[in-house]
Amino acid sequence: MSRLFRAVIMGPPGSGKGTISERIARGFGLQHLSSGDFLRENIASNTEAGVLAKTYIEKGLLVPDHVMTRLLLPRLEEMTCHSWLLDGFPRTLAQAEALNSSCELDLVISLNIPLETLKERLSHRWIHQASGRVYNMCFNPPRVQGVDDITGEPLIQQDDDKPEALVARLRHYKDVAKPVIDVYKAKGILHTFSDTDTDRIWPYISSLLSAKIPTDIADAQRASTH
Ligand SMILES: Nc1ncnc2c1ncn2[C@H]1C[C@H](O)[C@@H](COP(=O)(O)OP(=O)(O)OP(=O)(O)O)O1
Ligand SMILES: Nc1nc2c(ncn2[C@@H]2O[C@H](COP(=O)(O)OP(=O)(O)O)[C@@H](O)[C@H]2O)c(=O)[nH]1
Repeated sequence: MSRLFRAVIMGPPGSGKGTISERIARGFGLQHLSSGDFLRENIASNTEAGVLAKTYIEKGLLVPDHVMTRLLLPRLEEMTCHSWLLDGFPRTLAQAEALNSSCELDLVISLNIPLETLKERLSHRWIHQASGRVYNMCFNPPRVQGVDDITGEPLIQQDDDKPEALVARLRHYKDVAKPVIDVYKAKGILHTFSDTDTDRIWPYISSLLSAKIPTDIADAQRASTH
């Protein structure tokens, strides 16, 4: 394939990165790489980086930049024949700089969702811990209440999705993300979407991607993922 398409999706917890990434992966064939899922896979298979990352995640801390970049960048460099969408990375300026020196991004999607909406969504977010599959008791409920659709295992609510932890978490996100967003704005590749509903944002993201991803790349990516 002549050319790959590389995109990043950013936004605070609960802004819909996972939900929208899934639609982009399905609709445009980009490989969705979630840093959280990748960390969970590494933790589950007890890799050296996974064991180290776990000690931070358990304390509710971000994993240090050098651990994240050592884990993620080789994974991206392996993807020589697949276009991708990164979700959850880069989270800090140091991560964005490391990513810049390893590849050139085509597009950054930034989700700007009101605080009240984030609080409301996260208070209804339930996850299947082992896989990271996400449900919302109103927006996309599981087929059987409280149970993962695929494995039948129970769903949990993460402690940091509970309202008391949320405000501090969202404030921290803003402080850390602002310089990253500024870098992408300066590069002219940032596209920001603001609304309270994913279904209202999606048509705009979909037409942006239709305009940006050349048809031959989208067709080839879709063919190789199905
Ligand atoms: N780029 C990163 N840098 C540092 N730590 C990270 C990064 N990505 C993920 N982590 C760590 C910290 C997170 O608490 C943990 C799980 O990540 P993730 O699945 O993205 O959930 P999250 O609850 O932090 O965010 P979100 O609600 O936006 O999905 O992994
Ligand atoms: N009510 C409602 N919930 C949504 C909407 N979009 C996503 N969600 C839910 O909100 C929660 C956060 O979305 P998610 O994609 O996990 O966001 P992320 O933390 O940015 O990856 C999940 O439970 C989603 O199912 C929406 O438009 N309305």
